[in-house]
Amino acid sequence: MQYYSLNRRSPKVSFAEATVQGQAPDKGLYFPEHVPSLPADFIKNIHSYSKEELGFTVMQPYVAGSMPDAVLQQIVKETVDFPFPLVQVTDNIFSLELFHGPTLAFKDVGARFMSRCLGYFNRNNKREVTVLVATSGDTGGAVANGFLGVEGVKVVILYPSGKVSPVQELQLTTCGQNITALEVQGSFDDCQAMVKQAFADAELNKIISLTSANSINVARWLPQQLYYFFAYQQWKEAKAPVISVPSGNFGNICAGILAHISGLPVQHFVAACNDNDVVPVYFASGGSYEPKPAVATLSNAMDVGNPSNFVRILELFGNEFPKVKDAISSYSINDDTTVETVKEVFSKHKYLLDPHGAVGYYALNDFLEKRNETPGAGKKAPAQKGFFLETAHPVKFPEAIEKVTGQKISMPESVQHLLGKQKESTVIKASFNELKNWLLSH
Ligand SMILES: N[C@@H](CCOP(=O)(O)O)C(=O)O
Repeated sequence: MQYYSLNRRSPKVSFAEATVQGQAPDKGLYFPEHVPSLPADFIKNIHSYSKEELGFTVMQPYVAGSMPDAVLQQIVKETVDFPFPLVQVTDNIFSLELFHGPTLAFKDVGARFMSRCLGYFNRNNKREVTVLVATSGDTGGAVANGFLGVEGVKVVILYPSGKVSPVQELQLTTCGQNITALEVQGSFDDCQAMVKQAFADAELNKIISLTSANSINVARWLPQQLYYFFAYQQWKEAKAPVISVPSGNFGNICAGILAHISGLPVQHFVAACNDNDVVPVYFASGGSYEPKPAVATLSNAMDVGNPSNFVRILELFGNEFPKVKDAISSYSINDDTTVETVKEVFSKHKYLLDPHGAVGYYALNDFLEKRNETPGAGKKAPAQKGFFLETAHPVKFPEAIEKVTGQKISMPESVQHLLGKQKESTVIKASFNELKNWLLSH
């Protein structure tokens, strides 16, 4: 498999080169030259696959030529060694819980997969690699955990000061060893822009080997397809599901669409956003995409004003608005509705949502109610059902959740051990020069 740059001014590269570079030299995102089709009997027999076999089958065409099958098998085995349960919440709605990994968010899959790929590709390289990553909440902790102690790799995490939850901040600032946190006086978009500028800076790249662990890196982005397949293994309903994805940087929903184009049955995608509504506005305006500054919300990991991966979604649909609109609907849900949704779902269904899951749930519920009410749906037709991605454990936002539900959340061991720790971060301005000087002096 070869990867091309979406700016189309860089040569094609292998999966290994795309992973090591992170972003193409022309500042474009790498994209697979074709979307592999899964054999028809794969979906028919999906229940007979173990998680490891399924992960290997899906990922193998994407890494072909870059590592032996046995290495990929081992990487997948170590990546998906925790559960991905699909839990019923209402008659028509299920929750795909992606928070059972070590840092309690969906990012663990991509971070673990990428850290192992990079470790393998870098095995004979004497030169240290610096992984730069921007986070609005969950990526930072997952990357810190996934890369902790990986030889020859140094991780620098940029996060917006005061805009991540206290648990998220502890996850990314207390690891020590090869992990450093830079607390940026700005927004996630500032962090992301600084990181992207670093990859394009010739002077910096002569001195330091840089790569990205955000979803702009194909090794972080592509394995996110796997949990859509894990969900389908557990899907017992008559019709293919509607899938609602809480969306910020849009890597996750883009991976789901990729899985669908490969052959995974999906009725429709719902991109569930908070007040950061660049994509809902794109749909409402008939295809005008205008990035704007992010605003802070309760679902902070989705506080993104210029989603990196939207360009990949457009590429998947040949940049044709009617095709994008047929496949995806989009919602913008504010904080008041998010809080009301957490309250209502807890009191009616005894299911505890986190703020991101609440955004996903609300959008899905609204979409399904409208779809099931349409006259064409017919009274006798089975109701359309779906699932939303519960992308983070509610315990990552204990204050907000306890205030809404009036219930104390019990802390899992993975959070308890963080609570007594002291955060270690270096505060820097939202300026590329500050980042560059810091990198050059460390
Ligand atoms: N939601 C993210 C923002 C970065 O997204 P990524 O998937 O590109 O790493 C976060 O939690 O940091």
